[in-house]
Amino acid sequence: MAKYTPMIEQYLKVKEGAKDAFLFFRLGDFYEMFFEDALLASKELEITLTGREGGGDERIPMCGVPYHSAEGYIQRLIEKGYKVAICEQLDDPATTKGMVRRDIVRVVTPGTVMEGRTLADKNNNYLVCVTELDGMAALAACDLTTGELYVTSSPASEEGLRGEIGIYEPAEILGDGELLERLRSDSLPGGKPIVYTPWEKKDEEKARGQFGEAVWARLERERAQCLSILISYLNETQRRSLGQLSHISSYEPGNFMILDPFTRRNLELTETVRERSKKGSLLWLLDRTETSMGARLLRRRIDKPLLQRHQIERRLEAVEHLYNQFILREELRLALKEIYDLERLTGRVAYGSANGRDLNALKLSLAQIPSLKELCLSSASSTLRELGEAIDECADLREIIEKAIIDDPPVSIRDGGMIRPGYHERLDELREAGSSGKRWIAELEAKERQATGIKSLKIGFNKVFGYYIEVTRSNLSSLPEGRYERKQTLANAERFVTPELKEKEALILEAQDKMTDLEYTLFSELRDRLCAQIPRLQRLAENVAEIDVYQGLAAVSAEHRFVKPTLTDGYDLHVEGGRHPVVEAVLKDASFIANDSSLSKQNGRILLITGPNMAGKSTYMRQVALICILAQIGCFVPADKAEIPVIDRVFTRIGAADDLIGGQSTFMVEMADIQLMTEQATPRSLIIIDELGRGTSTGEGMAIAQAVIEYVHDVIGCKALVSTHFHELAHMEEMLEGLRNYSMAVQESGDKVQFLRKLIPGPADSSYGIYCARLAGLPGSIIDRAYGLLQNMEQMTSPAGGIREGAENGAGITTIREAANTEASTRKAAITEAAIREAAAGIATRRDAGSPASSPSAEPVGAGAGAGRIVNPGALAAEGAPKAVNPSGETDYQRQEAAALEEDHFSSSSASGSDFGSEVVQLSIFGDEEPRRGRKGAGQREHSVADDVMAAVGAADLMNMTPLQAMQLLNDLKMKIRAK
Ligand SMILES: Nc1ncnc2c1ncn2[C@@H]1O[C@H](COP(=O)(O)OP(=O)(O)OP(=O)(O)O)[C@@H](O)[C@H]1O
Repeated sequence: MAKYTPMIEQYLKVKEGAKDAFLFFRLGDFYEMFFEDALLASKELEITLTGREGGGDERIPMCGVPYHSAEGYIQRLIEKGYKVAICEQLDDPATTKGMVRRDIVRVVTPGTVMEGRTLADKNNNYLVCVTELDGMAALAACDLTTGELYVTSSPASEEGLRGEIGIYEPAEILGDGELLERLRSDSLPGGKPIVYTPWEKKDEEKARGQFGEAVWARLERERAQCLSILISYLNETQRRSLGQLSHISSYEPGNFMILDPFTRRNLELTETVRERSKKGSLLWLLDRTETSMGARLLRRRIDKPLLQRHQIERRLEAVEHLYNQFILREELRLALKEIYDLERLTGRVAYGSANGRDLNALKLSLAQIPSLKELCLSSASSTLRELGEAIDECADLREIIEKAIIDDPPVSIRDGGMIRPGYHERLDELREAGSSGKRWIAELEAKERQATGIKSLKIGFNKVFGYYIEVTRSNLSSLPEGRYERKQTLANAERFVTPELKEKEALILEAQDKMTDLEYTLFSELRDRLCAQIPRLQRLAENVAEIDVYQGLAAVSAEHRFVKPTLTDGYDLHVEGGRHPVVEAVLKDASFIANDSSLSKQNGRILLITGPNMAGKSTYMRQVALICILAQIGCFVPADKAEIPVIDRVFTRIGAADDLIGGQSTFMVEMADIQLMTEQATPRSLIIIDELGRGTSTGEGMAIAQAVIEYVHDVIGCKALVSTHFHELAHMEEMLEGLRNYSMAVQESGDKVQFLRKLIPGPADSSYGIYCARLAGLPGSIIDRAYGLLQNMEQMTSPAGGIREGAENGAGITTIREAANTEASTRKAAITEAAIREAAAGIATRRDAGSPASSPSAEPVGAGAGAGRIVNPGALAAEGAPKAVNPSGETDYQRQEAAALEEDHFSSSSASGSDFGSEVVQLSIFGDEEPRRGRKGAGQREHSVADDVMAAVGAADLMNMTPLQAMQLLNDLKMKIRAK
């Protein structure tokens, strides 16, 4: 066993207490890391790895960062999901004999950072703790930077816990290792990396002390336990007062509309599905707040719409008033604009990291409060008046800051220069002594110049040598002998001191030291006084945030012509002229088509929506959900008129490709979602399912779709919007009295198709999938081939009526399975086979896409051909390059879609074209990326590979293939071609 030096022994002992963190071990002006920490840190931070002798057999790996720039390095490690334990010297090395004591003063973790880039102004940084106790799951979420602390509990359910965690989007989760493992195994949607910290230690005594006996006694057992664990972790990592955590917000999950993580994502409430950016989300549209705490509150409200009508109406009352009062709204906005982030400032005061500038920001913010209060008090809104009355101006706190701190203090609080003259008598005396000393020095300089006759003689100061008299080399001879003691030699000058200068210097420096010490003490005292008032400041911040949210929602509502919804306790939902708020805002030319929605016991509570790809089905269904959510957060809604019953939960099942990231198949994710829905939906819920059953074979998909719709109708009894490509399901209207068929209107004129985006009663009869594929820019030869195949297949298959008959007879899956030869699968198969052949053949021979001779089976099917429904615009328009769309021949719709798809101008799924559209775009990209080299020789081989693949796949499977599966197949094909 190696015997290390005492210093390394000390390091190892301290490191024992921070095994899962980098240990920043303070040695003089550096934080050093040793052993494995050094090896990893040098890589992660790209700093030089060195080594030192430490008494062991080998040199010890070492690397370090200067202490004054450590913050940036710590941030970088935190951003990468690491923790950093900071070990300081506890004794002053200058006065300590032997080795100084060292210990960890703080552990920085992703959930407990107080400074730095990871803290976006408008976002919270939550640390969440989860527990399970006697069948109850509890969750506590805390943001140390703002002092928010929430706690809740409910009967244990992983789904519920996951949903609640999703709302906070925590940076770090604490809890029992086994529980964390269970939560971790299914990835949460949300993109942000989460650090899981197994932690089971409780510190009930500390927690009790933190919140007070009275509050503690009222907490449910499982919530108290959860908080004890959280507080124990915070104490262990922060090792200082947690003054900002003064108030516990304990809530029941049942008080809010439940939105599971997938639903929040699908509806793009706070970020878009594809880019995970705020831009393009509902939050992005609604956020007109002026303060950071207002922005954070808005986000919390979007994540937790209310269920109590009176609370919703209280919010709507304020929004309505401000909606109508433009001038009041502007005045509030101007006052709010000047208010800094009160919550984070308060957090820094509590944490002890606030400097003079922070206190001034607090002072300037407080200066706005009287006018804000007055505006609220004098308004006609009862909600605003209530808020105005609740506002504590904290004028006393503003005054004490004003008296103590100068207007432009330095960043550091250690170097003095921040306390106002007149604030403290002793400080004024010391300052006087300091400045009279400096005057004396100035006089001495004049005196010495006169005495020596050296005009260039000057008195200067530096930190190492203190005050000195400087004489240039050429003048040295004029300096009298004796009194001048040489101190430093420079290239061109000599520096001297005299006994009287030394004496004065001691006095000046002493005064200076005393002054900075006293300023620091006075500043700390002031900070402590403010610290004692933190709950007042936090309440004020809450009030300000709420006012800010109301003015913001009123501003958006007015600008986008939203109307006040009528909330009811009934069942029926009626919306006239409803719009999707984000898609509408993004369409610059005000071309959004409004649609009504009526979901009622009388006239149908399930809408089965069919219609072509790109027709606007998803947009419409999302819009209904968003209108309900907007109403229940207390915002006006994008409609001409809206009557909304309070919805307890929105379930959505939308989209496919993204879920693959979670490691599960699309179909499995869909089924898991549906399972959750069947288990938890109530008659007051709203269910939205986009393309139900699309991830499996057509027959089975359709069977599942029908069974699920029947279950929603017969057992759950809630309102639902279901879109499907299985037009055959339309027959259900005759079986289920609460179901109505609707479709998205399409106008065919000659060879063109125009999507009218209008919801009309009755089922649709075509999907125009190949037409959309052409719009997306798939090579013309694929399109022609697809139309040809489709025509052949349609001639081979019987009309859909036969299937309808089978299902109506109750023949079940066996009969429905026969429906595999339906229009939907026929279309997919046509596109798939054509794409496969094109992928292989195109590489080699890449024919002119528009040439009719290029493919014998690519004969276009004109309007009215086949069943009379399929239009092949390619036959007339697609000449030349595969992606070219004849501009002069385009309809408005075509131009718009083609532009949207080609530019991919907006990443949000609700705004960038349909799901099917994006899949087809991927196919077209695949076609483009193939190499053009050596076409001919390779062509022979590729053709045969394509044939092999086609043979292996078989016609039956091709029927059932989704575009995604087709993509995979194409990729396999590509690999094989490369391998050959
Ligand atoms: N009411 C509307 N008014 C104007 N444009 C709309 C409207 N609804 C949808 N759109 C536009 O149409 C595009 C496609 O809409 P959406 O994704 O809802 O179609 P879809 O029928 O669900 O298609 P798919 O079945 O292929 O997924 C949207 O991105 C949007 O730009």
